[in-house]
Amino acid sequence: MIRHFHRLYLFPVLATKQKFSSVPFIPSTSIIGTRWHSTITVEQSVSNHNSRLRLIEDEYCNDHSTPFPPLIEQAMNELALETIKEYRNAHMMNSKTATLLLRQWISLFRPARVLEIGTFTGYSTIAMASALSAQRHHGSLISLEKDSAPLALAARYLERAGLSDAVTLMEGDALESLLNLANDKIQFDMIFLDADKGGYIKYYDTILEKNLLSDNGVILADNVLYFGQVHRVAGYHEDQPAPASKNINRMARKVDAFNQHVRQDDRVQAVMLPLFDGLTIIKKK
Ligand SMILES: C[S@@+](CC[C@H](N)C(=O)[O-])C[C@H]1O[C@@H](n2cnc3c(N)ncnc32)[C@H](O)[C@@H]1O
Repeated sequence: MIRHFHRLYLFPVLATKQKFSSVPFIPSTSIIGTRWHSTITVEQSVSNHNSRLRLIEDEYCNDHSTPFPPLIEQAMNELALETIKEYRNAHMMNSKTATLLLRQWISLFRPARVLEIGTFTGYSTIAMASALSAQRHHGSLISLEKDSAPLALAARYLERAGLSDAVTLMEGDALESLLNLANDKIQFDMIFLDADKGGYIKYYDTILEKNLLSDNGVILADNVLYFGQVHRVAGYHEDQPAPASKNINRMARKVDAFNQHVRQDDRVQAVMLPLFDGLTIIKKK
């Protein structure tokens, strides 16, 4: 039987380079002094953005954290600009502070194998790949994404940042990719879960049931407070509740179901933190 599921973007991405060599280079000077960050898109799309996502605090945290090396910083800034220009849902990009946390995590715990579920245009992929490449024994990163267009953008910027060797981009449905990785008996020391929120439970269960997480490995699940609406749909009282759209509430209920699922799971120990849009750190017991 012919199984055609993923196209593997194995690096170096020669084909991608040829295909996208005509994309104009955005000079870094165009971003100096400008708040280009993906949170701009969040500001535009969520009425209660500021109090919920604490954008100003996030900016302050970012300004008081060690930046990425200049080449990486420049690539990430330019990627963010291009993503905002090309994608209406550019707010899906991680916050800069959260990517700095991913880097810090890799520097501290030195995972050999990292998996990202949800590449989008590769903002957090570049951050993690740069940290993996900085280790003496370079770790590797596999990133899963169903859409080819943002994946091609990610490939181009990874190459520009000199990080292509550290990353394998897999195009296809994440669940299918997970099952294939499990068939290949691959285990990960760190899994960054950042794809469709409605799929979190099935990805999480597949990771645990198919033994994709190493014994001391960690799952970092992003957006677990989804625009500050998850505790609201879960019925937690607030003095000044901020209304959100039907769609955000619907997603928030799915995220709440995932959060409850993890909380009730005896196999793991978890802590949820209000970092930007919420992050749960999960390890096996
Ligand atoms: C929140 S974005 C990822 C953001 C990215 N980590 C970053 O920091 O820029 C979620 C991504 O998951 C992808 N996605 C959604 N459903 C998927 C699926 N079933 N399989 C693979 N990828 C999926 C979306 O296309 C989207 O690009």
